[in-house]
Amino acid sequence: MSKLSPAEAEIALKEVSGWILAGDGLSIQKTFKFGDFNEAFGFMTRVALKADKMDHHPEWFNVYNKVEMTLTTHDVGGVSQKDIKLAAFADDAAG
Ligand SMILES: C[C@H](O)[C@H](O)[C@H]1CNC2=NC(N)=NC(=O)C2=N1
Repeated sequence: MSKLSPAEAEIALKEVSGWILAGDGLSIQKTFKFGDFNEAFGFMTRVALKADKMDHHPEWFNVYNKVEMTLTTHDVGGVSQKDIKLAAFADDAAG
């Protein structure tokens, strides 16, 4: 897995929906909004199971129906295709 430059990350982000590159270019971020906590936590559960299988875990923050998610790849010290792959899964899991 190689590190994507900010320019490469911006191109890769066209494959997903609503994700932005962090200001430092080292992670991608999205805020998901749901109808209620039950929906938000169901989403988090689906993503958690996938993340653990991928050995690629999100940094996230949940309040009620909102989930802020940050993805980065520690091994490369920035964004990799693994982040894009989990971001695409999260988009699908959000429905
Ligand atoms: C030691 C362990 O395999 C690593 O720290 C894994 C675990 N989860 C991870 N999660 C994320 N988001 N990025 C990683 O590079 C990563 N690496």
